Amino acid sequence: MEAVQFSAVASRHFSTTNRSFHCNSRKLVGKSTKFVSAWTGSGSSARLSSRNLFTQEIWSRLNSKNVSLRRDYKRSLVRAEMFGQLTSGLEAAWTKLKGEEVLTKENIVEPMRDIRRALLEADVSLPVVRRFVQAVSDQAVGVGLIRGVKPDQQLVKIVHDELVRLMGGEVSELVFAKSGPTVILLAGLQGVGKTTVSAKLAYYLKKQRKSCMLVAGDVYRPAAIDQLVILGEQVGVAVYTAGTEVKPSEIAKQGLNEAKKKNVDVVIVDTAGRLQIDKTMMDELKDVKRVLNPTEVLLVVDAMTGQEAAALVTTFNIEIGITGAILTKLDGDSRGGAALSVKEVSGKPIKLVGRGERMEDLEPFYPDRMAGRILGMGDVLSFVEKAQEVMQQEDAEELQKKIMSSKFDFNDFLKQTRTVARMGSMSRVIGMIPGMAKVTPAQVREAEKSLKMMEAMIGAMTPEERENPELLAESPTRRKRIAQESGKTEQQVSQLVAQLFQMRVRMKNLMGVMEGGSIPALSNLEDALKAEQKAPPGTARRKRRSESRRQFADSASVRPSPRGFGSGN
Ligand SMILES: Nc1nc2c(ncn2[C@@H]2O[C@H](COP(=O)(O)OP(=O)(O)OP(=O)(O)O)[C@@H](O)[C@H]2O)c(=O)[nH]1
Repeated sequence: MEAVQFSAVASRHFSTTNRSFHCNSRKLVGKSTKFVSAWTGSGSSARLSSRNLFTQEIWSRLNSKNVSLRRDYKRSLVRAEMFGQLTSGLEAAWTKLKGEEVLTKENIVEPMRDIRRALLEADVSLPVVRRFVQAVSDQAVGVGLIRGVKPDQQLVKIVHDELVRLMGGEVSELVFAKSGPTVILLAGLQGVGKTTVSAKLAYYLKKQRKSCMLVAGDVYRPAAIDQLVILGEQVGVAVYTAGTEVKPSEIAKQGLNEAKKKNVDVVIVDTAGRLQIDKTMMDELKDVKRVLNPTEVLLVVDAMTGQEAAALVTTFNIEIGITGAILTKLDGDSRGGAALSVKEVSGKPIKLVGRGERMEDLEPFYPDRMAGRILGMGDVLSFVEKAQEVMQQEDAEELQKKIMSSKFDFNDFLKQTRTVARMGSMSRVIGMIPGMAKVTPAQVREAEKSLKMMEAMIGAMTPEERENPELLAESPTRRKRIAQESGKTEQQVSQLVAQLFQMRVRMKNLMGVMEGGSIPALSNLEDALKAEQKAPPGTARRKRRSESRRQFADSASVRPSPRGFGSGN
């Protein structure tokens, strides 16, 4: 664990920060291994003071190095502290799980409270926090034990994956026009960093070998035009200006024509900001947008405004129609509320982030890297991932045995539906449930609801009942109890039990469909189902079908009668 602690500390100082510094400092880090092992060997629990010691050690080594390295290091420290408040808030959650053997409904209560508190303090909006905490709790309780992985490490991984999902999952790339210049319109409130971002963006695109032109459309702050001209010179990009007497939409039109004449790849249009969202500003922006027909409309928001930034993105999207956001001043934000809320609240992705005043301080927004930064536990995450892979392989083999011996039970049912759900596509889960065909988005939502319902019913079963679904098939009393405890009807419980038995037979058939009878991953089940459906008559499928009938007959004693589960017992 010391190694993990060290890595968490070190990653905050190095790997999660400025890459150039990371490269420059690699040698130094190597040299300081002795110091590090001395620290890890000491087993010191005073984490903070160790961290300071570590900082001092590196700093003193840097003193003898060149100035630019020191400057990079200083900058990296500023970045390292980004989201520091959130990181330490979440750390409290992990520590509550020390000494636990497995994640349970009971022992996650306290950590979840810490996570909730940390997110609220990070200025994430309440509905987002609620959904996040619910999603993490659901997964934490259902995750099961992974050999060698401690519950706190497991929770770190679950929170990480949920953070990535919250921030949009994938990186959202800038879109470029298929023909003619790509037009990027920047909008935002006053002082958020639009003018700076315009030049930064031109610099960023120039590095991607795109020719750019900046258009100075902020006619209300005269200094904005001069500022853009100076920044344009700095990054070596032409700036189109028409003074402050021309309407912004006219400037935009002229600028675009100029760019077309010069065959420029990307036109970036800076616009005026206001202290508040007002109608005039919105109308003016709408005019500019109409004239430009932009490829991207990006709202520049200040990360330090927290959840307010997310609300702004929503408002601008409704009013103007935007394609995404650029989050500036992330270097000064120790909370993270904006980064965490924008996508979830507005539905619009953060495409780029500004992390400083220099022209090179603009980069794409990578949700996974951001989540990694927030948690600062890169090695724990990759360790859990590896352990999960091994477990999945073992699980698949175990499941294969169970299916072949018709022992597939409610624990497997729950595990597999949750696993596949985590893989992202509910339609896959639905594809696996016999009797449910391919679905529309509305049906997917409906199915998500029914998955929750299944979870409630399985949650009300005793461990014995989960392992022996026959107990439920044979006993209406047990089914009645489950219905009462889960708040569902007896018929729903009966249907669930029936589904499991149908699934047993169907999965066993699938094993036959798959050449060699192996199931490397359940995600392939959907394809296998299709293959099974497509198999022409008169092939092996027919033989299997008769086998399937036999299997049904075998389980006839536990099969549901048409009126639900046996009226007998
Ligand atoms: N630390 C930090 N400062 C930034 C960042 N982006 C912009 N700034 C600073 O924020 C201040 C305002 O930036 P501007 O680009 O003038 O903002 P603006 O939105 O164009 O302002 P208006 O034209 O008044 O609407 C400047 O001092 C910038 O250097 C960033 O990512 N990090």
